Amino acid sequence: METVYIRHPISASVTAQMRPCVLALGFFDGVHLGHKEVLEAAKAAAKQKQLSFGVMTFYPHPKDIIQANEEPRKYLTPLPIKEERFREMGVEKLFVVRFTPEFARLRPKDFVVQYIVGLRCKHVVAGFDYHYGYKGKGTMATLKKEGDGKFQVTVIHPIKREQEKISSTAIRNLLSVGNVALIPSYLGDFYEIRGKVKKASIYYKNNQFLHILVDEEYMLPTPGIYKVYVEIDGQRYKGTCQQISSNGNQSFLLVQLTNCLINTYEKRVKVKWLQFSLRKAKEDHDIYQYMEGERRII
Ligand SMILES: Cc1cc2nc3c(=O)[nH]c(=O)nc-3n(C[C@H](O)[C@H](O)[C@H](O)COP(=O)(O)O)c2cc1C
Ligand SMILES: Nc1ncnc2c1ncn2[C@@H]1O[C@H](COP(=O)(O)OP(=O)(O)O)[C@@H](O)[C@H]1O
Repeated sequence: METVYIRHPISASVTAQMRPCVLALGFFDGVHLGHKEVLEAAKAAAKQKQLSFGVMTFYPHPKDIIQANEEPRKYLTPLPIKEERFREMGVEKLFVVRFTPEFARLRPKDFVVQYIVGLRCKHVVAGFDYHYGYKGKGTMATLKKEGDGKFQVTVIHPIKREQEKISSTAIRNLLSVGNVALIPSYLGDFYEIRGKVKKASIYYKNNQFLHILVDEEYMLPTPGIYKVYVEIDGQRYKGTCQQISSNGNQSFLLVQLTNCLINTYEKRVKVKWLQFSLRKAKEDHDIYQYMEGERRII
C-alpha cells in the first residue's frame, strides 16, 4: 500500500502520476463493521474493473477543525493503526488529506472536481450518510450530479445492530460508560489500544504488575477495573487492568497479569478490553504505590 499525504491545494505533481482508481470515502475511525462494508464494496469494484483500490481519509478529524475550541479528539484508531488496517484489507493507495480550515471551506463541487476527478477516480463508494464540502453540504445525491458522469457511485445502505446504525459515536459512547463487552458487535473484535511497558514490573507469586504508557491519541474506556488480554511478542496473556490514569497528555494503565513471568520492560504491548468489572478503581493512588500495595495484599 502506498500512502500519499495531501495538503490543500492539491498539487499537480500528485494528480499527474495517478492511475485510475476506485475510492472509498470517509474518516473511518475504528474501522468498524459499517466501514468494512464500504471498504469491501470498493475492493470488489476495483477488482471487477481492474482499477486500483483506493481510500481517501482525512486527518485530523474534521470536527477538531470545525469546532476548534474543543479539546482535540482522541481516536479509536489513531492514523498509523488505521493505515495498518487498510493495508490488511488490501488497500493499494491511501490518500490522507490534511483537514485544514481552507480545505473545510472548499465548495462541494470543487472537492469533487479537484480531489475525486483530479485523482482519476472512476468509481466512488461511501455510506448513505456521507457528507463533503463546505458545511458538509455535499451528499451522496449531489455526488452523482456533480460527478457529471465522470465516475460511478455506489451508496452503502445503513449497517445496523439492533435498529441502531453502527457508528464510531456509538462505540465512543460504549467506552465512555465502560461497556467494552458490547463493542465486538460493532467492531468485529474487542477494542484494542497499544502502548509500551514503562518501569520495571513487580512480580509476585505468578502475578506481574505492568505499568503501560498508552500510545498518544487513543481513546480509553472510562476509569475502572477491566478484564483484558495483553499481547506481548505475539503471545496473549489474561489479565486485569486495575487502574487507568492520566498525566497531562499521557495515559497510563496498571495491568495485573497472571502466568506471565517474562521480562516485559520496554516491550510494545496490545491491550484488548474484554469486560468491565464492577469493583471501583482506586483512582487517587500513585501507580507505583498501588503496585507495591497490591503486592502486599495478595
Ligand atoms: C472538502 C470538504 C470540506 C468539508 N467542510 C465541512 C464543513 O465546513 N463543515 C462540516 O460540518 N463538515 C465539513 N466536511 C466534513 C464532512 O461533512 C464529513 O464529516 C467528513 O468528510 C468526514 O466524513 P464522514 O464522517 O461522513 O466519514 C467537509 C468535508 C470535505 C471532504
Ligand atoms: N453503519 C454504516 N452503514 C453504512 N455506511 C457507513 C456506516 N458507518 C459509516 N459508514 C460510511 O463509512 C464511511 C466512513 O464513515 P465515518 O463517518 O467515518 O463513520 P462514523 O459515522 O462511524 O464516524 C462513510 O462513507 C460513511 O458513510
